[in-house]
Amino acid sequence: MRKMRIYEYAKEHNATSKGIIDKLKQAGIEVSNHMSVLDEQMVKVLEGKGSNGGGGERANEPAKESRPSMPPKKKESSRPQHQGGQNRKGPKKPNQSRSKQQQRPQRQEPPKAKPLPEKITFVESLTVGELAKKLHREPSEIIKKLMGLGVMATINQELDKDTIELIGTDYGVEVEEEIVIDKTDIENYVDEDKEEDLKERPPVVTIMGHVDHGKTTLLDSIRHTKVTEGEAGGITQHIGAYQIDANGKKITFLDTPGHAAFTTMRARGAQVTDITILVVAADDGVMPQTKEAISHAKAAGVPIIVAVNKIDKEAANPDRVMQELTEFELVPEAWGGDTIFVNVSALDGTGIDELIEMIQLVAEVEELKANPNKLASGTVIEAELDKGRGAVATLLVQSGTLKVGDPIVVGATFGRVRAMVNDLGRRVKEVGPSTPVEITGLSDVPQAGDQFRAFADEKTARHIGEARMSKHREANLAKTSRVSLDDLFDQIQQGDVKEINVIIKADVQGSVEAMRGSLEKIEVEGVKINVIHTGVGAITEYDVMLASASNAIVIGFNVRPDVNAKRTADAEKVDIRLHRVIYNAIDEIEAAMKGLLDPEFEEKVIGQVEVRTTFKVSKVGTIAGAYVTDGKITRDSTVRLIRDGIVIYEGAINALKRFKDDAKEVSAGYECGITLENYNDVKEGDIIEAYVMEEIERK
Ligand SMILES: Nc1nc2c(ncn2[C@@H]2O[C@H](COP(=O)(O)OP(=O)(O)OP(=O)(O)O)[C@@H](O)[C@H]2O)c(=O)[nH]1
Repeated sequence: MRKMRIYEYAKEHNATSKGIIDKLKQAGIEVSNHMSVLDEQMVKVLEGKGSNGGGGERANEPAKESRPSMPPKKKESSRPQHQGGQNRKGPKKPNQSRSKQQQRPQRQEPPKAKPLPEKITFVESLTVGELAKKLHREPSEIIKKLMGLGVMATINQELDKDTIELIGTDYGVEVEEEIVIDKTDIENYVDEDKEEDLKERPPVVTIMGHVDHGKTTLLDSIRHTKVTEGEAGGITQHIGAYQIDANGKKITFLDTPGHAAFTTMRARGAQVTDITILVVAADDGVMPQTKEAISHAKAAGVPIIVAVNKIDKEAANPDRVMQELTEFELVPEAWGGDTIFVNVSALDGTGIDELIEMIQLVAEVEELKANPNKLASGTVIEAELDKGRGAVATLLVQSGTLKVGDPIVVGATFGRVRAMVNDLGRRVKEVGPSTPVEITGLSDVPQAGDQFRAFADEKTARHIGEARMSKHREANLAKTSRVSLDDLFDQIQQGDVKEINVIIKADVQGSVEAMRGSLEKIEVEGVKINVIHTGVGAITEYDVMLASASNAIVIGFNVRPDVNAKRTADAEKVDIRLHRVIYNAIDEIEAAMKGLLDPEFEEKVIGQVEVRTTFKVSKVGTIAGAYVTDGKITRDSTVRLIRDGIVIYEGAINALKRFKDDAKEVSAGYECGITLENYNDVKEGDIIEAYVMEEIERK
């Protein structure tokens, strides 16, 4: 636009300078005098495109014509640029009489919104406000679009990738997610190994199969036959994995049987298994979980060895198993396929040696290698919080060597390896690739499937660990507040609410704040209140829709829902709580929160047992020959081993027997045989106290 002063404009438009100045003033634009230069915004206002103007000078325009108004802020910011040497007067109050000058009728054009960008980029997510800015659109427009998609969002709510893309597509704008190199990603610290640094490593084997087909028995059988000579009789620990020594080579077994372990790991991006043993009972054949196991192993691209188990049984029919498995492309070599089948009896040990040989054969073909001469990295197999030792994690070292004292980052936690215990319960100083080891010294409990990595110095480990921790926390928070099409549906569907979303409407802002303050203070363990929206005035349909979409309760304080809101609330089954006393509102929510809490448990001692004698049985461990002196002991009770008044061990029962048979429970006055899980050091005279955890009724 060519620079034009007010008097020039006036002349050109057959008007007086004063008329023009007045007109601008009415639109909230202050100019000093007729020498002021008009900018684009001002010209728009004068042409009736940029202001609601009002006043008599528009009387000649069609009344129904409505022009979008510029927000007052913009008018403020579009003050004229004064010329040097001109008087710089402060803004005057618009007290002059209005100009009665008529504008000539002009062609009205709708205001042009800023053109859309061709492409927008984002990192991880954007709030509605940020997205609006990037698209050069008003946030309200974006909110409306989201509503059309069934998403209720406020300006500050974060949108996930899918939603951002959806909105982008709607505007015909290309959307690209920027991937930022993540300094907290420990994968980025893993360097490539040179071929000559790679050494052979033991295979890591997972056993999968249908319920009761003998996974646990097979794991035990392999372990007992092949635990290194001399180690037998030692206290074996359950650490989630163990190693055997066979033909001078090691094999690592993950002894958390079942698919859960396998899938949890895979879901978390961890690939730990090199070989899968598919156990199929010869007397039962292919069952649903057999098929599942095959799918899991195939999806992970892990070779399968089939162990046809229970061949000692009369009803055993290994040929049928082979036949059935051909359907899943598991064809034995004898039939022209390439799948290894081994007939075994986990119970009497038949075929176990051959199975082990086959595992070693497959491992050889796979050429499993790792570099032992570097800082360790790998995966968490199991982790828990131990009362005495703090966070305890079983790690599978997959590369490098882990040493006591190593600074380490594990999942979203970190620490220094304080002590390491192997699967035989022995303390070790360092472990190499494919070795499972239980460590202590972490600041928090990681999750199975988490990756770990040792660092040369503690500062780096701490730095990365802390960054990962806060990232993890943020991710958890974002999970609860992020609006996404999927989440929304889930939220509405799922009943297990661990936080209560609340919308507060009140008569005055003061009450809103008071309510919010009190509600956010309520502390009931594990459940928090999340105030997602507040406002002054009646409860509207929007409030109800928002509540419905976010699974929220609407609290009205001295306000009522309007007709539409009431109707919608009925239809959407949204809970609206109306109160006149703040205290009552708080009380009600607190009660609801208590009802929402997970049940609380307390310990109930159910019986006492006296150990009268002990037997050591090689494959079983120490059996306590005991007598129930009080109450009863049940198979699923938890027990406490007390010696001279001191609790020596607390844990689960491995087996409870009456004579040779498994017993569900044994009552006072009867004898029984007991073995404890992971504990063999039972002595004559020990007292075993049995207890169960019972849910407490809340008032
Ligand atoms: N006769 C015979 N019985 C076996 C054999 N292997 C396992 N069993 C029995 O089969 C039953 C189930 O064995 P488990 O090892 O518990 O089976 P699992 O697959 O681990 O079962 P889940 O852990 O429940 O999935 C037990 O009673 C075992 O004693 C075998 O080779 N021969």
